[in-house]
Amino acid sequence: MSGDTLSPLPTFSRPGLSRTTTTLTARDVLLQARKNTVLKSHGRPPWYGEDGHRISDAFVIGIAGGSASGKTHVARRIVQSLGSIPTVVILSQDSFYKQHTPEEIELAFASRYDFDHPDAIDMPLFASCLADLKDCRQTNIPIYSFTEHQRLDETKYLYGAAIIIAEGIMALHDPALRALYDLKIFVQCDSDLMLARRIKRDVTERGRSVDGILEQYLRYVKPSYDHFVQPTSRYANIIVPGSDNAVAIDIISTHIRRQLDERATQLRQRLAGTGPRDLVAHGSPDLASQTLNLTLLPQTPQVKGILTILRDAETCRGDFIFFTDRLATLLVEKATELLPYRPKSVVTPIGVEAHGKQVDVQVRPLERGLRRVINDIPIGSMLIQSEAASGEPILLHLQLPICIRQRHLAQNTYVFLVDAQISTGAAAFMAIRILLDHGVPQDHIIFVTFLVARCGGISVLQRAFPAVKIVCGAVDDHLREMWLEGVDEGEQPAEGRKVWVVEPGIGHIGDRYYL
Ligand SMILES: Nc1ncnc2c1ncn2[C@@H]1O[C@H](COP(=O)(O)OP(=O)(O)O)[C@@H](O)[C@H]1O
Ligand SMILES: Nc1ccn([C@@H]2O[C@H](COP(=O)(O)O)[C@@H](O)[C@H]2O)c(=O)n1
Repeated sequence: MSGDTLSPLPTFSRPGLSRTTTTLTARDVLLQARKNTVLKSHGRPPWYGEDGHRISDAFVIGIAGGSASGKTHVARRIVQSLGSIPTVVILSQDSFYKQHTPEEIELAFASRYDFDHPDAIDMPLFASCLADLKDCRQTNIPIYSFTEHQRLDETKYLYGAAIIIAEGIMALHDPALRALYDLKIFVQCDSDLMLARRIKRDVTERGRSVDGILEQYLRYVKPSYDHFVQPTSRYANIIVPGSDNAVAIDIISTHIRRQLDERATQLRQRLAGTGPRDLVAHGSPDLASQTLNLTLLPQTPQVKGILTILRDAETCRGDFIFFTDRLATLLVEKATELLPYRPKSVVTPIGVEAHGKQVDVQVRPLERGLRRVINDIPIGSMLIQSEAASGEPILLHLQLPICIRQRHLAQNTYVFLVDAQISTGAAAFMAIRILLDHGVPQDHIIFVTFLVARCGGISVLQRAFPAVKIVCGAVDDHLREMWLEGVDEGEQPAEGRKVWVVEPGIGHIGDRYYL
């Protein structure tokens, strides 16, 4: 296998721009990330503590009210007014209409099917998808078509929301759903206004006729509202008017913001401060001997030679790329040694049986470059950056292979998680947590990285996730806290922030490789 064909491991080593990803190819992604050094993020801050366990659920809001009362409108306005606060998902009860039979669909087209009875909705599925999201697990929700009156074959993958807004006429009806909400809202709207809005909307957006709308309304919608929907307003914490509701939305957003502030973890600060104390306590300078699952690439003269070239600030870009690729190949090869192998016998061209080994896994690595070492493997990417104000790692982008998204993981599925370096360990921590949230077992995760900081968050990382294996090219002694000058989107100097860099380190590997 030739070293120069392998792409580098993820390479954003820019202080405070910790990036765990697998795509890494696009120079413009890097440029964009540089531009956004001061990040005003909509991403997800940590939802777990130093022990790796979840410490905060997503904040869940339930919004009920009559059809066309303005539930979606209220939900969207809340999202807007939260501004730069983390990811918010709006989950509509409509997604959970049950599968209809052809006869039911025929009735629906004749406005003779009751979509307004609680039994029309798959409440257990609604509650279980919401519970997964609240517990920070991934979920796949059905997609519903109002024009076809049917649930479609595709589903929508959702993961990583810090705030979830569940809205629907029956959102407060089911006790299992109500138990999941942190805040319950009922949108109270005049019936005439709701009917007028519904006619307008259903004609323009749902392809309905006025006659059909009125028939359905009188037969099902209005009676259901009186019987099932309106009575659930008694469960609400807040009643929001169906129009002129800007003040109510403002009050709700302030409440949510305060709740999120109380849940902030300060994880990076704590990880950066834990390493040195731990190492003193262990009393050994040898990180690999302290951490059961850390494999340091044998420091052969060849490896030392490559590292020296990479550390040298004078190394030209061409050499940097060439030797980064070589080191990446060696690391991936080393990592594949950690996979289970089983005996395999083959017959040679001269008819003799030879006994050997065969890798006994499905490998699901997260790095494009790995494909050149192990072909035919699905690849995903994660973008985890430090938030400007807090320095906290923020999940900004997640693109996982379908087998992970859908939790279709065979027992022998392994995931290679790759990043340029582990300094405070905060980004690595989040990346591992994400895989665990998708059901990947700890001992099936192999983290491959060029560089680990001895005094960084590595020991916390290993304590939280002891079965995760780490393969690295070098262990550096120090983690230096330094002040990074910010640059905002208009390239103007902006407020700076503290970051941690590995010393002696390799510098900003991404910049040196791509720019
Ligand atoms: N506060 C409001 N002011 C003006 N129009 C509104 C307001 N709330 C909702 N609408 C309009 O009413 C219609 C139905 O609102 P929507 O939020 O979709 O209702 P629901 O989700 O309760 O069925 C939409 O066309 C929307 O633009
Ligand atoms: N195939 C369907 C399914 C549902 N409806 C109506 O939608 C209403 C709920 O959605 P809102 O956005 O208005 O809350 C409900 O009243 C059903 O009558 C439909 O018309 N066709």
